[in-house]
Amino acid sequence: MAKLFRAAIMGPPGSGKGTISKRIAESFGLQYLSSGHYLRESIAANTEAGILVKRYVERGLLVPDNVMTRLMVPRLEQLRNHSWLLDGFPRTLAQAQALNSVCELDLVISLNIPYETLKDRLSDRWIHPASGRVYNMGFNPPQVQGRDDITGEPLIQHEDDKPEALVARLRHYKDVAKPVIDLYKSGILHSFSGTETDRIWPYISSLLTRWALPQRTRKY
Ligand SMILES: Nc1nc2c(ncn2[C@@H]2O[C@H](COP(=O)(O)OP(=O)(O)O)[C@@H](O)[C@H]2O)c(=O)[nH]1
Ligand SMILES: Nc1ncnc2c1ncn2[C@@H]1O[C@H](COP(=O)(O)OP(=O)(O)O)[C@@H](O)[C@H]1O
Repeated sequence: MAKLFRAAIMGPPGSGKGTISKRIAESFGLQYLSSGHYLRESIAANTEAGILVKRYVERGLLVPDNVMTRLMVPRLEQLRNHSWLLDGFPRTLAQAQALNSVCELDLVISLNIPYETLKDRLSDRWIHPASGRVYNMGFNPPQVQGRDDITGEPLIQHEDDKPEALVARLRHYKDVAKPVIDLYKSGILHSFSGTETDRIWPYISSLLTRWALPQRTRKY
């Protein structure tokens, strides 16, 4: 069996984590695990955990670490024999420590994107709430304006993607992420800076190729 590869991607809201993760998953065949996806799934299932989680997500607050860890760790344990990429977890130091106790990451990708770029992207971000599919009116517009490509359902904009909410959101991201970045700094952390995903992508792609991950497609 090929050597397993475990990576996580970090960056402020709008930095392109979802966009780049999709490219990594498609190009290198890694299983993509997004915290947002599992949270939406648990909310939709209306379980006890889902009802609890909903109260936080609706207000744009971080879900408590113990709830988040209980949601993510069993999934990672099920994927013991797979290579994967985590998006949105770990987000806090406590989550990183919980993750460390179940597996060792090979690589952490950190995205540094200027504030003005984040603001522009998020004000143009449209989401299909049920699936989490993300569009951008300039960068990757839907086929029909305001409608999801797959279901045709209406797209929405998040209240907290509006510029007024962004300063506080970014400050909060930095406070919470700093100790996580510091934890990974001494070895597995690779940071990428820029204003365009298409210009950052070749560096990420060549990093993963150097890791001897077989490339499935050169679509991007
Ligand atoms: N204009 C532009 N938009 C981008 C670029 N990369 C990603 N986006 C869009 O920016 C928004 C935020 O990206 P997303 O992947 O959702 O970021 P995340 O919050 O870190 O997961 C989405 O609407 C993307 O379609 C880029 O290079 N240029
Ligand atoms: N690792 C996590 N820890 C705590 N809460 C989380 C985590 N990941 C996601 N969430 C919650 O889910 C919401 C949506 O997450 P996500 O889809 O990653 O969007 P964003 O990165 O734009 O905030 C967050 O606002 C937060 O409430």
